[in-house]
Amino acid sequence: MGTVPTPPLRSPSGSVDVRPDSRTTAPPALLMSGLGVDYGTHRAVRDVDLTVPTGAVVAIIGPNGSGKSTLLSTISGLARPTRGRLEVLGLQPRNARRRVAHVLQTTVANEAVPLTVRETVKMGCYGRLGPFRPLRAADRAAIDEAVERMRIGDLLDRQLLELSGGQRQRAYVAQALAQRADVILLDEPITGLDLVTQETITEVIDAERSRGATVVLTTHDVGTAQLADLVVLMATRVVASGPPAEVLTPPHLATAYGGHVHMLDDGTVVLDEAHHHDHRHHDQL
Ligand SMILES: Nc1ncnc2c1ncn2[C@@H]1O[C@H](COP(=O)(O)OP(=O)(O)OP(=O)(O)O)[C@@H](O)[C@H]1O
Repeated sequence: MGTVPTPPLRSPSGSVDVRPDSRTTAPPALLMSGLGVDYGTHRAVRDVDLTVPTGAVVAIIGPNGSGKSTLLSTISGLARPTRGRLEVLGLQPRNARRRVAHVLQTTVANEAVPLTVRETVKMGCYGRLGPFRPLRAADRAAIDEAVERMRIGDLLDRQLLELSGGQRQRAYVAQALAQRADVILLDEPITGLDLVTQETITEVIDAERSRGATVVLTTHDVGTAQLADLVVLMATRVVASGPPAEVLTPPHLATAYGGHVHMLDDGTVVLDEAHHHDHRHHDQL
């Protein structure tokens, strides 16, 4: 996010408690224990132990292929755990599906679906109610609000196919908002968006947390991860998890990214370009 002057995302309590709340019987939003996910013989995710309290914003960061998207897909039920335990809102992932919204990475979203933006956003309500149930006033209000928040009112009658990548991304985020899910999964929501839209997304994430939703996003950007309550640094396994300042340290980043990482006095994380083959912006890991 780097140059975008967005306010930090804050939890209502101002702190993050990663333990389950012993004063209530409500389950944590997410509970993972010894979680592993294989694709055939390939181990995409291993040994993940993680508890995410309700209402937290969680950023998952790590190199390409480190299992970030797989973890989101396992939470939403698109991928299945091979080992260990995963509970979503205290339920098996397949039983929590209507309460979970998953915005896929734009690059992998099915761009061939012949839908208008209006239909796409409306489908968020079907995600909540079940397919083709009649929409109620509250659903229509949620659609209108999502359209306004993602500023896509002028795109409603356009086909998804004919939109730019960033416009399509906004339509999919609006669909997730219309679902009014308890857990919102956003796969690289900031990537490929202009500065105004990046700011809109961070505002929306903050608003969803205020509503009590739990938000899990993946990112390649340390600046974005620093805005979350909880950061999970992945390299197939969890290298570190906890508050951003404890996780986004040079030693942890070096472990995840294979050395050659250092942090400037202002907190900016820099890859050593001499050793790094991916010449993106210096804080885009
Ligand atoms: N459908 C699939 N079938 C087989 N292997 C897969 C599949 N999806 C992902 N993988 C593999 O699992 C590993 C983890 O992939 P994943 O997409 O979760 O990584 P990621 O951290 O999200 O990466 P990126 O930052 O590039 O988006 C990679 O080695 C990838 O090649």
